[in-house]
Amino acid sequence: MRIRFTKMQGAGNDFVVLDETRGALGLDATQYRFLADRHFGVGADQILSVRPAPGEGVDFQYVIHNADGGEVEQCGNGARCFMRFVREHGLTDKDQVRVQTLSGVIEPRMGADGRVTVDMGAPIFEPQRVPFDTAGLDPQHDNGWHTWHLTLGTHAESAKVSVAVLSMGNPHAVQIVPDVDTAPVAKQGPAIEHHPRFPQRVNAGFMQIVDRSHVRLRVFERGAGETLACGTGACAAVVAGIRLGRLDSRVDVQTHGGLLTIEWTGDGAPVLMTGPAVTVFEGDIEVPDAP
Ligand SMILES: N[C@H](CCC[C@H](N)C(=O)O)C(=O)O
Repeated sequence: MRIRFTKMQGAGNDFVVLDETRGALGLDATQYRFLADRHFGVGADQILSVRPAPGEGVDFQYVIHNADGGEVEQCGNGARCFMRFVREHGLTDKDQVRVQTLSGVIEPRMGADGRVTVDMGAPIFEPQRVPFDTAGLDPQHDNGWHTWHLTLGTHAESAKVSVAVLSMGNPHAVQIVPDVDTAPVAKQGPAIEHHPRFPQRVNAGFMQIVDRSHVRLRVFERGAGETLACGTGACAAVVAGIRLGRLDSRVDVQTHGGLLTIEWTGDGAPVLMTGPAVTVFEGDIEVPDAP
């Protein structure tokens, strides 16, 4: 099947975007993996599908698949690219749209400077909704919130890390580290992603706090590995830092791929994320038929 696609990136987190507003392509996990493959396909961290509104009160549906082919609930950098895509492809003339995702409705808005701001909804803290299995774990109280000690690896060489756990619709485990450049992302990332206490796996964040309004962040993403930026990861890291009393309500997040700005005024409030969204190229590709 030959399909048309648009390659986009938001702070270096890159996407294949598919316009399915005139009919679903009916792709399966194997075909999503093919599109994401950086040698045999187009190459991307995630595949984003733009689909018609499933009902009243929203403008579009937004379906996200990781590079491993699995469908996920949310993608922040992708939401900004979604906004640019629907504008550039004439699918809307609005500056702000309501978009239905697996985890609720988000609202991206085009900024005058070309950056996009997204209302990502309110964070979720109840462990069972992340989901995170806390059986037998004692929360480590920290400035009015808490973190959790996870043991990684086998007895031979186990490491204990302290993570803040929350959901932005998708699951996140955030560590505060002294220096992101020396953080053991490649080693601890997979161990956290696949930790048995996360039945849906988890995105592993490594945050260095520079001051109360500036952080550096690396994220080993569920289903994609370390990416140059992770939008929901930036939201989760800033919310964790604010809840732990370490950050103010507006934070610049420096990632390897670029700068994101996150704002959160506290429990119950939505998280606002602002950052770039860039169209790289358009193309079409022959996708092997599903077996
Ligand atoms: N890997 C994530 C999905 C993409 C999130 C990230 N690309 C973002 O910008 O939020 C997950 O499995 O939950």
